[in-house]
Amino acid sequence: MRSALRRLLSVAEDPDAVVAAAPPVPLKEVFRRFWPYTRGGRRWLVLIAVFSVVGPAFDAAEIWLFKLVIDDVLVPRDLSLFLPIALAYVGLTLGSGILNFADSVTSTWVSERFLLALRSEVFRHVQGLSLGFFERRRLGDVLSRVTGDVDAVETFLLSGVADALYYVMRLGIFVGLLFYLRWDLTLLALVIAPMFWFAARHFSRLIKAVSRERRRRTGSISAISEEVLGNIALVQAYNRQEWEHSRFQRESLGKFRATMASARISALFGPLIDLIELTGALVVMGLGTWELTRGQLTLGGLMVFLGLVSQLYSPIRELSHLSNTFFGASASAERIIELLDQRPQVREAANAAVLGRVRGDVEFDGVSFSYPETTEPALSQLSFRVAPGETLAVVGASGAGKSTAAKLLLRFYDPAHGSVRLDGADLRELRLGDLRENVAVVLQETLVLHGTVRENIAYGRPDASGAEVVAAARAADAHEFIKLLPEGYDTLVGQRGRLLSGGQRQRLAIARAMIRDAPVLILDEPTTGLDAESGRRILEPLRRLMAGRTTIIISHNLLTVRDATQILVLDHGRVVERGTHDELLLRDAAYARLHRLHRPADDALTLERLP
Ligand SMILES: Nc1ncnc2c1ncn2[C@@H]1O[C@H](COP(=O)(O)OP(=O)(O)OP(=O)(O)O)[C@@H](O)[C@H]1O
Repeated sequence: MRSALRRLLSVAEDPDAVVAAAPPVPLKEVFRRFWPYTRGGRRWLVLIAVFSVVGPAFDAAEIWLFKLVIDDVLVPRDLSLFLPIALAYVGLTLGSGILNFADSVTSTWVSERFLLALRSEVFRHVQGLSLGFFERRRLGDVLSRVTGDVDAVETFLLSGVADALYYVMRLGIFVGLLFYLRWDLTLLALVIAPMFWFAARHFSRLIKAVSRERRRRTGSISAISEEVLGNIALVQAYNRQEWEHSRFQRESLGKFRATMASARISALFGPLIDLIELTGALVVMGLGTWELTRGQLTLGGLMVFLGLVSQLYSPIRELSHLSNTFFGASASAERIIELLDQRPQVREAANAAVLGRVRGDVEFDGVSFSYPETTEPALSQLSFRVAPGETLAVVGASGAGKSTAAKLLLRFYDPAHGSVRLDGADLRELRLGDLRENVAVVLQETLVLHGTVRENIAYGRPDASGAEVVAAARAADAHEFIKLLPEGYDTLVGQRGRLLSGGQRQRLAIARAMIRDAPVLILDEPTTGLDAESGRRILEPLRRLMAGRTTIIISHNLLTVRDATQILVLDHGRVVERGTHDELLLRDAAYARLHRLHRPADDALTLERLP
């Protein structure tokens, strides 16, 4: 019986969950963490507290009027007091209407201000996390926390607290009145209060467990949707729709089960509370009727007493329900806290130096680095120096560590040993914003945002004028194709720029880097994925972009690297060769082998062959 009940009121956790549950956090800690976000709305909380006192006072007055109606109008059959009582009723109803209006507007304002502050803080925090966080987490789950879970925290903190305050006030006022009326009957009525408490405690625990599972499933659903819809071409091309659908269905079913368990808990809780309440009311009614027959209580007195007792139980009952709401919402709060507790791996030093425009002297000094949770180092003892305006080419097989070097230069990660310097200053001593202001990137995976062509280019420098955008596009050889787009610079490029070709996206990225006009440039496989013709077309704009800047060009197929002042050949994170193109060919080792391997493509695309 017990185990069947337990099964009915709980939900099994899935060990292969897409998204793991956040670590549990005690309720007190949840309050402590979120209370600061109520700043700015706290004065209004005082007002809400005042409403919480006045509201029950109105209710109590209404019940008192009811006693007057029975004892002074109905029983003596005397109409003389009817008019004043009726007017008092109208006055009370109007008063409580105004109060409700003010209360509802104020509470919504305070709640929404809180949400505004919390959501914006969570977004700012997540945005500031290091690349490593995003490389390891499911984006969809993070999105569901920033949107859905944040709302639930509001329930927890403000609406919940305001309601709790209201019920406690009601409770206080009614207990006071009842004691004033009949202290002995009141004590009797209160005997059952601990039963409410025990029931609430037990059920809150159950609710918390299923809510946690529900929120986790919501995160998983969001994660799968994001992954599948974001890679829809892959899913459709490989006919994985059924498989993805079953994955989605499994998580949805998990959420369904958790929601049903939560509904069963609530559905059982309601009648149980009713039963407890009825027990109390019957005991009081029995004793009251006995007193009535002995003439120690008037009929009006008994009616008022019973009315007040039901008013007394309603806040107790609501408080028990609220405890379920609290515990349910705390599951969301835990997910937000886990997000807020993530610390960026790369942090700006408190006394970080301000950096103006640098000359562009880049140095790696004995840099070693391993990605978190990996054993093999991605870079070992990497050292090189590029003087301002020079070009360093980094070549090597796939996985050799080339892109990792670029990530360290952008300070997406910090080296475990050694240091990366810009104009002689260790990157860890500089302000992050200043560092990235000085570096422009064109990456392997062209990053294009949903927006117009103009917005995408100006992303490199938001204050750029229209003429500057066009000039950058011309220099990137993009102006011609942009002009032919349906709405020219105002054409929307679609999600991730999918309405453009690979070469066009790349030229847009070059224009963006061009407009940024940074002294240091990182080109990570800028011609990858392009055919020979498109590859050739972007070489000239690339060359214009590189002119006068310190450039680090990464390539594993040796494209565009011959002009480099220095070439590094990486293998398993180590430098195995360094020198100029001619020196390395003469040595006839790793670079020469790579060169022979890529010669056909290389011949078609080399910078040297451009007019
Ligand atoms: N975020 C990451 N977490 C863990 N390991 C990573 C991560 N990114 C890269 N690696 C590993 O680090 C090593 C170096 O990767 P890197 O991307 O720097 O290679 P690469 O030379 O740029 O390769 P490619 O030419 O294919 O782009 C590889 O073994 C790779 O598996």
